[in-house]
Amino acid sequence: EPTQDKQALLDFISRTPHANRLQWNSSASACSWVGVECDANQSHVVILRLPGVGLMGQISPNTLGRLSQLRVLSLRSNRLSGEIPADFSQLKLLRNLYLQHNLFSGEFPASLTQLTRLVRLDLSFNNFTGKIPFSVNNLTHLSGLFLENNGFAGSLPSINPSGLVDFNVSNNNLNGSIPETLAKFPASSFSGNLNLCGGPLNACNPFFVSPALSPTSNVPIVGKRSKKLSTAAIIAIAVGAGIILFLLLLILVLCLRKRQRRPNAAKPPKSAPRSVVTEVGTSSSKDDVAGGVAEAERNKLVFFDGGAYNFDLEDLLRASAEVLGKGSVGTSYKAVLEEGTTVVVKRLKDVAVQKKEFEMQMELLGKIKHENAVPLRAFYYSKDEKLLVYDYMPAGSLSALLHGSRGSGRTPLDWDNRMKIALSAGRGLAHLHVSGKIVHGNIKASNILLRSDLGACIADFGLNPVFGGSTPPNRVAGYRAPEVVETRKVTFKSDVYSFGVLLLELLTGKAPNQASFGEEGIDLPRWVQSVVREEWTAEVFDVELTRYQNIEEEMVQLLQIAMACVSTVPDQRPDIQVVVRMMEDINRTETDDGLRQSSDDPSKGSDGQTPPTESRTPPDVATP
Ligand SMILES: Nc1ncnc2c1ncn2[C@@H]1O[C@H](COP(=O)(O)OP(=O)(O)OP(=O)(O)O)[C@@H](O)[C@H]1O
Repeated sequence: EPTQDKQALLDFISRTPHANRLQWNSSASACSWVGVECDANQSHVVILRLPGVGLMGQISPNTLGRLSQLRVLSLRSNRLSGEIPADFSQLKLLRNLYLQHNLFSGEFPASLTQLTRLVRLDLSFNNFTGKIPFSVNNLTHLSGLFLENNGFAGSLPSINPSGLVDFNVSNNNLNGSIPETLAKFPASSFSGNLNLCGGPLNACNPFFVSPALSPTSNVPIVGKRSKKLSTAAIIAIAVGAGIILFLLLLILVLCLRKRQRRPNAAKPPKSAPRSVVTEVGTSSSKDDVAGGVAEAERNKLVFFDGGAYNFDLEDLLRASAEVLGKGSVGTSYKAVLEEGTTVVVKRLKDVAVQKKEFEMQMELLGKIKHENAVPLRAFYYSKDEKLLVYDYMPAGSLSALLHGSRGSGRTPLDWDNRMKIALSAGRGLAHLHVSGKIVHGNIKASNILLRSDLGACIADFGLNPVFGGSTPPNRVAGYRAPEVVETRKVTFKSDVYSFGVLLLELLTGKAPNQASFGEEGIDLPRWVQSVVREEWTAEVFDVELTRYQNIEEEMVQLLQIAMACVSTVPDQRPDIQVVVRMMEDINRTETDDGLRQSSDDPSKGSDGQTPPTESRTPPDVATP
């Protein structure tokens, strides 16, 4: 008799209205109940199937989540509503979960992305909303994912479990391009959405078509020409092509003759002498400049040496794209090129410098190569368009991770990961300051982008000089050092101030003042100063951190470092290298106690007898 599981089932059924036909007799063994199957020893419930038994209302927390050995759970075709309880994350052995045809709502249940043994997950025909999270990729054994007929919105993440054979997201509110990883599924898997494109559906439109970007300005960049050419035009083109061919041959012959006469001039220099950049897509090399390359030819996408990409401006213009967001200096797009590469294109507005100066600054930025900095891969400058091309970071920003959909059953960002983000972002900034001699100028949570292991990269650095050296006016107010408000000039020390605010954000879970956008937020340094030290633990620290043990001392130490960074007087702020060293010192005491390792083993504490003790890192941290 599975005593503990029986109690969990009784708790569930007593709190969930249901049809009369489901008569579970509490004096009989739970293994004999309708819909219940136990393991061979009759000590645990392994299958629970309750389809169409008139279950109504919410699933109470701490009921089904206690069935620790459950392999199959079917609650399909009932009238269950509300959110999936967060403690479903404890059903570590669950393989099949059928929740279709109910009235469940809320965002994609974060608890389910921790059930790494799931093979089939069916959430179809419910009222789920919000984005489909990238962390679905945690479910590496998934063979069937059914999300159709819900209200999921936003773009589809690159879902890529290798064994996925059934996939359906039809009839949602999704938009944007279908990722390469999902393009193998039929059109019916995607039909009935707001604005999905690419893959088996219609090709996506290019994200911008700017005549200024077209080398031959009157020809549309994408699209078929519908009119047929007249015979006269064809003859004219043929004659023209013949003349051009003849001239090219003539030039070739002349060049060959010249080379034969001057053997020493035969070898071109190995790399372009005046630039670290190489142009992709130009037929003429930079050394031809003296020969007078037309302006249109020079306006090419400029790549930095050592980059992994090989596409040209036209490939970029043909890419399908979705808007990631509108920032203070322009709009960022996620662009998926036809060959599958995904990049981020930042389209700058109000650039205040001429081409030469712009290029010089880009060359400086292109040299920044560090594991904690998002590399600038290429840029484009013309009179009307200024574009920057960066690597796409699929795990999103710290801002989204920290503030996105709080309280709706998501996995909070735990302490160890907050420390990891603080440290890695600090290292990125220190590299920028020390090796690059570059001021970031815009440190904030949406410019801290994450890798899937939650290592952080600083993004969007060093752009102030192209806006005339002063801070663009609509930057988020809460990160700005007091002196920058007056002078509008950013410095290494003002970066340290902003970094201090970022640390306070990690510690408090609160977003700094967004003033200029009219959104809520607070002046974090002033608010922390207003709380007396004795009250820090109760008042200042994020409530989501109170569930972890043995971290208070570390939080206090990080808070002290943050407060040093946000000193009003710039000279009193430590250099970023010093800040990093101080943070590393906190970390050292932390790893010594060995707590981190103990909590990552899902086999521990999941026997259903006792709930696993809450440690510094909850088991199986979900990737955002
Ligand atoms: N390389 C990238 N990979 C993934 N997401 C990115 C990338 N760059 C930017 N983003 C995200 O796109 C959104 C818009 O970014 P953008 O840099 O245009 O504006 P911002 O960060 O909000 O403001 P600002 O222009 O002041 O930096 C942000 O949510 C940001 O986190």
